[in-house]
Amino acid sequence: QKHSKNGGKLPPGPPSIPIIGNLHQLGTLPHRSLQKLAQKYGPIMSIRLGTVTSIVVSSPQAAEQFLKTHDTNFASRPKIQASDYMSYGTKGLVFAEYGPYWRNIRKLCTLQLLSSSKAESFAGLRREEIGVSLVESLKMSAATGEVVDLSQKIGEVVEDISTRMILGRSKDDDRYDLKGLAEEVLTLAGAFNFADYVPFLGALDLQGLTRRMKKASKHFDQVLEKIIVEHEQDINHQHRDLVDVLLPLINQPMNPQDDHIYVIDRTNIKAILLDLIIASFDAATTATEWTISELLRNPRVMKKLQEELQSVVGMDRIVDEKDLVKLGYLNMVMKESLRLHPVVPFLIPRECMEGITIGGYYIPKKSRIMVNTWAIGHDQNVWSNNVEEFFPERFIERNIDLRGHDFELLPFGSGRRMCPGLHLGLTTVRLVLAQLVHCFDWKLIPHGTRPKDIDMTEIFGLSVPRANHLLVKPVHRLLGQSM
Ligand code: HEM
Repeated sequence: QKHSKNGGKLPPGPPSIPIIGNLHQLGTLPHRSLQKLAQKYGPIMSIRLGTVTSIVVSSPQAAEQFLKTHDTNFASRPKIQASDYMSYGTKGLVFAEYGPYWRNIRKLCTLQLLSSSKAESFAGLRREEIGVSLVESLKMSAATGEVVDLSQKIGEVVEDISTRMILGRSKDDDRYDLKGLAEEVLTLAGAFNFADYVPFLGALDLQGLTRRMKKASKHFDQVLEKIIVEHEQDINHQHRDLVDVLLPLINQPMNPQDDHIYVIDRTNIKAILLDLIIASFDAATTATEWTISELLRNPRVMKKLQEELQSVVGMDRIVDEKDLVKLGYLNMVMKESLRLHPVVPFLIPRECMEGITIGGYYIPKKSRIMVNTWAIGHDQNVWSNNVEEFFPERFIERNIDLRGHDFELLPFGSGRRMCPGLHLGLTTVRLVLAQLVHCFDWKLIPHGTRPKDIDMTEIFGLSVPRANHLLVKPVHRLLGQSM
């Protein structure tokens, strides 16, 4: 039985060793390692990551306690080295600690940058990038029988949409590798950094992470500064992109009605932009890649989805964003994919603000909360014994949505810190998928590869993308030159 410093009974968990605690038990895929440990120690488990008490939550009932019943107490984020370096001293939204500053910035983001109407205002841009550029380039590959790197294609289209939407520029005039930078930031933010857990080792930078963070943050700052200056010098200032929405707010109070008046400066704007770039580049790409991988592994589901598209859209045109609401099976496919491959398997870490007793166990102040949504999605007790099967039909009988009300499925988190980009992210992912599945059949390579042989290796960071790129051959399946 483990106890906290004040004598409270901690949740059960594996024994830890001096200095590193349980860090050595995380392995290369911590969501899987911690699922195995939770099967032994229970859905509320305590581990020690260096000196930091961490609570791993692995069942829907336990997640509800942390994210709904006691939401406010767990609505903060721990201060980690990555947030200091890569969020301008936690001035962005993702890593900000819970309080008036976060509340104001969250309001600004949800109302002005990520609202449904703002997301809809970019429909034309999505049509150009997905419906025209992506589909046309794949049609050309289909005509020549070329193998395409589908992972790269998906990454590029999401990057193009995000870059135009947020920064108002197309990737072609971007001499900086924003995608590479965003990937680096996510890897660094997701790494179990000794500096965060064993402070005296931090100064030694044994993993080389501090060095990489300094380099990435400097590089990102140069890019953002350049983009802001370009916008400031643009005399035909029209509201076209999210930088244009943010710039007039400089030197303005964030919320004049609030007791704590925060005046927006340049670093606030850069920190918000950095959050948006990283969140939008990666999450939508990863979700789309996993879903198409599962469809290729499961020809029955692929065929059924193509039939739905054929009956709703027809074979003489590509999918329009307005069709999405009518595509019920596509929605189920998305849910099933996010169940098996939650993009951010531990959500973004939360911190306990005040010591509290939950389920008879004491959760100490400042302990780190990791909700293992991957373990919940793979739990037989929640999803029955076909849990490993990609079976979207399971959602016919289960009225479960993705908005954080159903604690069995939490790909966007839940409660106050839930993802504010859900609408925007899901619209892009569903549209890319719908086009890929409606416009093309896909041949596996090398010839003779069986669907079940498709490699599904994961790689761990703050998000968990495919380790290897997906290579396939497209075959155009719509009538004539359909647009
Ligand atoms: C399929 C796409 C996406 C997935 C699966 C996803 C998932 C998540 C998850 C799991 C969290 C943590 C929630 C928690 O701690 O409870 C989060 C937070 C966040 N997401 Fe997303 N996200 C996606 C797309 C986006 C997009 C497109 C944006 C914006 C452009 C965005 C912006 C954010 C921000 C700013 C936060 C931090 C919110 C806060 O701390 O208050 N996300 N997202």
